[in-house]
Amino acid sequence: MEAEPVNVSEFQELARLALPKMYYDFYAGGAEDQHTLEENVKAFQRIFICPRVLIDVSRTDTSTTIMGYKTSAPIMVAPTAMHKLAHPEGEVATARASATANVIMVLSFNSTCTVEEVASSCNAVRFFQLYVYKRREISAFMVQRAERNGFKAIILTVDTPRLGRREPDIKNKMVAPQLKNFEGLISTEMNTDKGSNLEAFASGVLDASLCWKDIGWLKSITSLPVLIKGVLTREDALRALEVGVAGIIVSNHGARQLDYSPATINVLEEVVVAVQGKIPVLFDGGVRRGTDIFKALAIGAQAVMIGRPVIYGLAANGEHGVSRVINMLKDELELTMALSGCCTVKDISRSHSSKVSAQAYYAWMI
Ligand SMILES: Cc1cc2nc3c(=O)[nH]c(=O)nc-3n(C[C@H](O)[C@H](O)[C@H](O)COP(=O)(O)O)c2cc1C
Ligand SMILES: CCCCCCC(=O)C(=O)O
Repeated sequence: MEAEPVNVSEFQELARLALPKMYYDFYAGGAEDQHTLEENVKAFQRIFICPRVLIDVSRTDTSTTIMGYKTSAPIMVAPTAMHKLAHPEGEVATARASATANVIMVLSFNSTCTVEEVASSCNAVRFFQLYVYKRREISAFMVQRAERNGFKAIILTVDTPRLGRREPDIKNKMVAPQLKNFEGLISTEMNTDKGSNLEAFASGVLDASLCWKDIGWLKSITSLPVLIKGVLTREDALRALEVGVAGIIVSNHGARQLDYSPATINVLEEVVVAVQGKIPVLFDGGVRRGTDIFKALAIGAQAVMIGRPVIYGLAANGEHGVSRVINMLKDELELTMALSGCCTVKDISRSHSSKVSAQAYYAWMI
């Protein structure tokens, strides 16, 4: 029997053993050279935590409020596509584990369980991630379904006018299953011998003309708050404020889109400074430890989203595996807070982290 994992990274190997190669590669892979994929994790390792001592930390509390919703920790489940490729219960298992842990789950537009199945599976606070398709009526219909089914926010992904070049998917001729959400609307079946079937599907449906003015359109079709996911620069953060989004997610899509885009933790601060606390800044990419969560919060994120580790937990052991991943991260964060002299999430401040900037790191390398 495999040894029990003691940190979330150890779920990756369990997932590899549990899954067909095509699906494991789909989950684990990044774009092209996978340079950014590696950097997302490594950049965290260059940041140090500056603890305060002689503070009474006999009681610590990781709870926080995200977009007005009280949660047990500044941890959210990132939207990731097609959970049934990892486990037969798919997104329903992920949603139940999120509900039990009292953390917010963001359901992917490309989920394998329907919006209705996820909504009726538990009482968790849920957000809905949106892709805008060329056939905008499909995206509008999905927004309305999410709203009708009690999802509390729309997270528009803005870094995917086209799918990044994922070479493992090309080699494996990755096949997307039929997605029940789109039954009767659009077929996900593709039959190309040339490479990734998922990429062929994506290039047929994704609306590459989506631009800033369309935020107005999206806001006009829903009463839910609209956040954008995939911002990496100060300029785009300022533009996001101008068009009136309710929040920003600093993300490079888990390094699956543009390779050589910066590690997200290296650009978090420039976005936080640009936004000046006017709207929440959330964060994802490479979070594998409670110390990573602490660092992102110290730099100014309100919460972090977890992508691959959740899928690996799901693949390894269904709902229970997802619970383990979330609880491990929560426990590690709580310990980091205690060892740094922070009793609450609000106590975590910029002075608790000494960020080594990317420039300083590369100057040191040369
Ligand atoms: C297998 C996989 C599928 C993903 N699917 C989506 C998706 O459907 N929509 C989306 O906005 N982001 C998607 N993402 C990106 C995640 O939301 C998130 O940005 C990323 O996984 C965070 O990085 P991490 O995996 O290092 O935690 C996906 C990521 C992975 C790994
Ligand atoms: C429109 C189909 C694209 C699905 C890809 C899901 C995704 O975002 C990913 O990173 O994979």
